[in-house]
Amino acid sequence: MPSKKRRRSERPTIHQRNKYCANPPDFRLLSSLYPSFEAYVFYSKDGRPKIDWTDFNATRELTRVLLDHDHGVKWWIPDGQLCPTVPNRSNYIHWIEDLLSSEVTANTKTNKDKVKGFDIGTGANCIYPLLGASLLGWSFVGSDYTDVALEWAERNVKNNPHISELIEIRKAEVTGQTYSREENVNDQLVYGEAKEGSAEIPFEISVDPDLPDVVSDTMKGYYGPPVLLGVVMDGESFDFCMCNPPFFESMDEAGLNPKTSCGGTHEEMVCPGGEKAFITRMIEDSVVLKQSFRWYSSLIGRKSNLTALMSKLWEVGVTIVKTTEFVQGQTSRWGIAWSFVPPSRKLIASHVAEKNNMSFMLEGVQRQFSAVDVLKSVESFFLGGGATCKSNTSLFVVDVTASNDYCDTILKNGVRDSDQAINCDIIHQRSSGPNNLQPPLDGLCFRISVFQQIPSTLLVRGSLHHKQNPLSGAFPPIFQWLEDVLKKEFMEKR
Ligand SMILES: C[S@@+](CC[C@H](N)C(=O)[O-])C[C@H]1O[C@@H](n2cnc3c(N)ncnc32)[C@H](O)[C@@H]1O
Repeated sequence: MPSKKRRRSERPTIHQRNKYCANPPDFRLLSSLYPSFEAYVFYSKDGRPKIDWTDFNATRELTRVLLDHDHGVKWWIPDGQLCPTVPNRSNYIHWIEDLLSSEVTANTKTNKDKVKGFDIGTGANCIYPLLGASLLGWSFVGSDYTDVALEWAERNVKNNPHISELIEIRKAEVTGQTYSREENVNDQLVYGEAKEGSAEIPFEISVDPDLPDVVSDTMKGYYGPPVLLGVVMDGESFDFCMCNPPFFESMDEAGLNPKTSCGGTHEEMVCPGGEKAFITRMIEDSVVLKQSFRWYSSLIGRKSNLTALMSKLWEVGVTIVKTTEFVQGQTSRWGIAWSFVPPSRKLIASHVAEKNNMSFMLEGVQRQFSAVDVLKSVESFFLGGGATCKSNTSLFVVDVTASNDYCDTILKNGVRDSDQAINCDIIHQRSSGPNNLQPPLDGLCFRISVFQQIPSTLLVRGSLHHKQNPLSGAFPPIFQWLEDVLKKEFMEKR
């Protein structure tokens, strides 16, 4: 639960394996090698080479020369198409690499060396397949639905014969296949068919009244071209999918960042319901496709959507959720990944003696944070884990009900991944099985209170409501986890 107010020095930075981590792009060198780039470079008073980030042609030329010089990739996009920044896009590739090497989900493939990914919405720039193939030798299916994206992605692939065999560009279009509850008795999705002659709303959706809310939310929101279902072919399997979704509901919302010019057409930036609806559709598709992918993942532009989407993931019964934060200059993006693959090993079990009342001090809390900030973080910590919360900001308490399922998993598996630190990720995991889809029955109820002691020092106390609850053993590890997370977020680095 990182906070906007967190100090810059604590924000995660470029991935350690990113080519540009130790060696940022050297504009002077590049302009000496590429006269076409030199035209865009100017020198500040202190002699430092710069480019005008508000000039689309300059940012596009920078991307072109970085791909050529550092990745041996020939690349171009037409005016106005979304122009990726190479160091930022590489971070997502390396995060996927971390997920794949993590042991938290079993890799059941016989040929573990050959990694196959699916890039949803590859764009004209086709950046993820080009980076994944050139950096790591991964093969990709890159999907899109606009003519310009498909044409230029193909061109970008064909212009790189050394990796072109690894990349297939696929149109996301309706195959006429209909998924229904009857056909997939264990699945939760009703999926629409193309409606002939309808350009604006290409899907006719039939909603089964018995379906859970998560489905009807999706129906209200996203109604664009197919995302995974209907695009992934029968019998295909992938190690991962990734996605930089259209973040916004309208071009107005997308706005224009006056400090940069990365282009971006309406189709690239906008979809009905914005990123929340798009990723919800991905989640729904993943419920049907389940273990056809080892990891599903997406970027998220708005932190508020991260929490909501995590709750949705628990509703549909995933076995694990991972999140990370990508810092891109002054802005942040988040990554979310989930899986239906059963865990390959047990996460460490915390054998902590059962206790009904626990507390810890948050000392040296940064000045800008108050007890209310801590309370809000407590709430989002538990909401993000799928618990229900009722907070009272006058009393400085949050009453939490953690589901039986959540507590069971914590009792079986512990709460954290001991040896797989993936950036600053928070891992949430639980056992698989049909129970995952059931709402909490009784659950474990406890109250978290936050008291301001003296300036910069807060006391956080947890009290279990029903001490005889058989799940009460889950309380100490949960509280310990909360302590670690809050300390990481609020206490000054010493
Ligand atoms: C934000 S752009 C991302 C482009 C590129 N991946 C990047 O990171 O720069 C989103 C892309 O998704 C595409 N898109 C939107 N809906 C889609 C769908 N249902 N299936 C495939 N692509 C889609 C858009 O055409 C656009 O190219």
